[in-house]
Amino acid sequence: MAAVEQVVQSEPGTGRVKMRGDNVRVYYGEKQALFDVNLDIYEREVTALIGPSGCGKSTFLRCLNRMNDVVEICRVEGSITMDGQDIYAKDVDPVHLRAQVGMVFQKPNPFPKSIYDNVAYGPRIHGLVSSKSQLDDLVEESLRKASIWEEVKDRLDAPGTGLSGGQQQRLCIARAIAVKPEVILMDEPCSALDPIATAKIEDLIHELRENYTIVIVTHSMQQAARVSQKTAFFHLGNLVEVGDTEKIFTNPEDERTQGYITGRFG
Ligand SMILES: Nc1ncnc2c1ncn2[C@@H]1O[C@H](COP(=O)(O)OP(=O)(O)OP(=O)(O)O)[C@@H](O)[C@H]1O
Repeated sequence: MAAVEQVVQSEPGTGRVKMRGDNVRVYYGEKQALFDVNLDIYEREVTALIGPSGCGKSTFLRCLNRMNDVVEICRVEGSITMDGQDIYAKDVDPVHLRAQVGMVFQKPNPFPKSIYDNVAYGPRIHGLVSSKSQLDDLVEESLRKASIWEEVKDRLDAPGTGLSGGQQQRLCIARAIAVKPEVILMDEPCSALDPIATAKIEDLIHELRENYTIVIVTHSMQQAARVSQKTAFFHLGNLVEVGDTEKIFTNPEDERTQGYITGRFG
């Protein structure tokens, strides 16, 4: 029967705002890097941040889990909320926040530890497990979710740094997943990878969207178009335009967006 064979496509997202930036202004010393950015990040969708080099994409991304706190000259104004709660409030512990809002960097950065310990480290320090068997289960589950379990299950004691670049990046994603985040930030996660490893990460992003809210900075228009449901275009520290990815790439409203996506500048 046709109905049995029918593939049910999951609808993107829940339509709910997970994180919200309101009039976000960021300064590095005297220099202002972001100007009154208002951006909603929708739950269980992939939001791509695009724009020419230096436009403030990474700066905005790093505001979402307070990574800018560690940059001494950096000052963040305005408001950023998650589930309606101010993530910059005095009672928010940034370490706890960074477990809820995990991050994957441009260059894979596994710890100089075994594959197992790379994933087990976070759950141990955050006290998420109470026994070795629970930890084993969580490590396996995280590696499976990051689509790398089959490749590493027989060498969990080997160093994470011995994996290929693409495998290391998936290990880093497993490490982020292990502490049960709700949001995953990715700062050009494929820029150090070859096309095959890139395709694997893109497939993985597609799967992760079922359970996580994802924000990705990318220089690749094709990648933004392939992996995201929403796209935000930044230019000179301003959020110029944000909307459904399809609309941004086919019918943008601002001529700066049009210019960038057609390769006229940037
Ligand atoms: N730690 C820092 N100290 C001083 N200025 C900084 C710092 N980090 C970023 N900036 C400045 O803030 C502006 C925005 O930088 P940001 O890295 O957010 O841009 P980007 O769009 O992510 O660029 P790219 O695509 O090149 O990574 C740039 O002018 C940059 O020089």
